[in-house]
Amino acid sequence: MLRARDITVGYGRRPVLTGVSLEVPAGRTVGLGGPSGCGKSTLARVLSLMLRPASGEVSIDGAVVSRWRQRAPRSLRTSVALLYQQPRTAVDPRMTLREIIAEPLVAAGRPAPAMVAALAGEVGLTGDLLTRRPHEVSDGQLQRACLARALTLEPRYLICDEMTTMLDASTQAHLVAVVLAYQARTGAGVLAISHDQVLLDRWADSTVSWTAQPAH
Ligand SMILES: Nc1ncnc2c1ncn2[C@@H]1O[C@H](COP(=O)(O)OP(=O)(O)OP(=O)(O)O)[C@@H](O)[C@H]1O
Repeated sequence: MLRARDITVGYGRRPVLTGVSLEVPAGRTVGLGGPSGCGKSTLARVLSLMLRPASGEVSIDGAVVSRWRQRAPRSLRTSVALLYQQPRTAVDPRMTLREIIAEPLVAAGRPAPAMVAALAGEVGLTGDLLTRRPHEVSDGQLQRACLARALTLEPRYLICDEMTTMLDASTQAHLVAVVLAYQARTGAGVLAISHDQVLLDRWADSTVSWTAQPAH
């Protein structure tokens, strides 16, 4: 279970979330909806250990998080992967798609070209695309690479923050299918964040919908 309990967090003095709790059980997909600006991405940053809350507790399979960002133990940091809406802000523009997918494995000191090739195939990237750089591919192709990258270290939880909002219906369906297949294979828990209630109804096992003031 990926669990946020009684989280209060903001940027500077003003809290964006006050006393918010959310649970993502292993093997389940929890949807999170709500209007723009209500703090969904902020919670995603807290749950992926990128943003330290002012108060409250995050735990990953029972391990309470006490350190954040680079200071968090590697095993906890890599248990939760975050996929953003804007793939272009999430990649190094100088890298090829193959290097982008392989990046976490290389950083962990265990490059695995066969795994990179398998994941690239799974997300629908052909060999010629893997040698291109971000400016030479579409947003959908780049997001496919970001999804493959997110899965390389086999996270136990995957947070998809508006993963498919900018993409056409067939790319959206393919990426959601890849996430479902990964979940079926590994038992991972998924937090699917979207404005699109129809998508969440189809994809998630259960959905939480925040209003402008998130429910506590
Ligand atoms: N880095 C930041 N510094 C200061 N304020 C921020 C920062 N990131 C987000 N905010 C503010 O925090 C609030 C919540 O933003 P957040 O991105 O979490 O909302 P959201 O529900 O994910 O919105 P959207 O659906 O548009 O992505 C907004 O008022 C936003 O302006």
